[in-house]
Amino acid sequence: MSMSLTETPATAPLLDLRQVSRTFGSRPDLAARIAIALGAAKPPPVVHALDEVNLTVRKGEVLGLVGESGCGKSTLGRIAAGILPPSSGQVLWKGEDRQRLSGRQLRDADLAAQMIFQNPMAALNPRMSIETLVAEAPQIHGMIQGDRSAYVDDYLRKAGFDPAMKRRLPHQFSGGQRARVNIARALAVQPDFLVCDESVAALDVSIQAQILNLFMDLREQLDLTYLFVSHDLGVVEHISDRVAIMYLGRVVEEAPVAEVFARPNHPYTQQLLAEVPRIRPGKRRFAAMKGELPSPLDPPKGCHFHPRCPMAHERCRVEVPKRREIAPGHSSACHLNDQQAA
Ligand SMILES: Nc1ncnc2c1ncn2[C@@H]1O[C@H](COP(=O)(O)OP(=O)(O)OP(=O)(O)O)[C@@H](O)[C@H]1O
Repeated sequence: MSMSLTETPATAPLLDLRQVSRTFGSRPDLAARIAIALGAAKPPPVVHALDEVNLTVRKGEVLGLVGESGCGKSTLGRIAAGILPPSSGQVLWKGEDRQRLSGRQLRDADLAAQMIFQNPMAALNPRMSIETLVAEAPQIHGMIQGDRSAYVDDYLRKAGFDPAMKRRLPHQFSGGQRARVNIARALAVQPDFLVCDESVAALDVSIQAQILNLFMDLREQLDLTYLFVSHDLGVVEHISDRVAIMYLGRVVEEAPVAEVFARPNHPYTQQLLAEVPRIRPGKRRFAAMKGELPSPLDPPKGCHFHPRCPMAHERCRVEVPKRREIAPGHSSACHLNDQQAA
């Protein structure tokens, strides 16, 4: 089913994130800034959602992104889709720095990367017909040359939605059908890259499988590349070529999917994948991790994972481990790898 990277060794990066950080915090007004400068007030808290992330998405691949809630997956997804700017670092789209793009180039890059969210109802205007919803963006951007109705039908069919029902409103459909409309809407602007943020999480398991299969069929048909954000390891294992594991704003490990499940290297990944009672046969769930995820308002120094790591030593408390290759295509950010290498 999925094309392995070994079959496409020369695939060029579609998207390259270099040292990308993103913080969130309220910007104090002038009076507050003066008070802070004079030491009369404390600076407002800043959330470090992403911390110097390096990540490459290659053309044609499905890159799965996993990690506990709040580790920065959605923030990374939104930056990858171009709908949120980084606070620092570079986002290279097809080799070009997004910040340097303007006019038509920026518009093309924006259209080429589309995001598919978890809740299609929130993304679909309840007063618009399915036809209007799918036609809206391509019409604005002058992408419909001929018959609008035929254009819409084509994309609805690609998403497995019966065009005969296109005059109805979103609430007249089930969650699965609405997910298909949402997908048709994204496809209608002819993207190269889909960022799926928990796109199947809200659906029943049988519908989830249908939508995942649809994503994979579309990948073949339309030559799509995916960044697939999910908290469900079963879904990620099923759909991805490579997996990136995030912990508290950092990518701590990255490897081809089979490699990461067979030989997890980072202690965080190992704990995440640890054997747990299976709720459904064949379904992998996150292991219940010891300790709480520290606050991104005040992340631990050194390796962010050290307070929860059974193997932590002094160096982990002070020095940020660099992610480096430990096997072909497999990188991990753990000081223990240096000790083993030595
Ligand atoms: N617009 C925002 N303003 C302030 N803080 C934000 C904003 N967006 C995200 N955050 C914070 O950034 C951190 C990372 O959030 P993000 O949604 O990227 O994580 P996540 O891994 O996708 O979590 P989840 O799986 O729960 O969606 C969190 O602490 C979150 O509260």
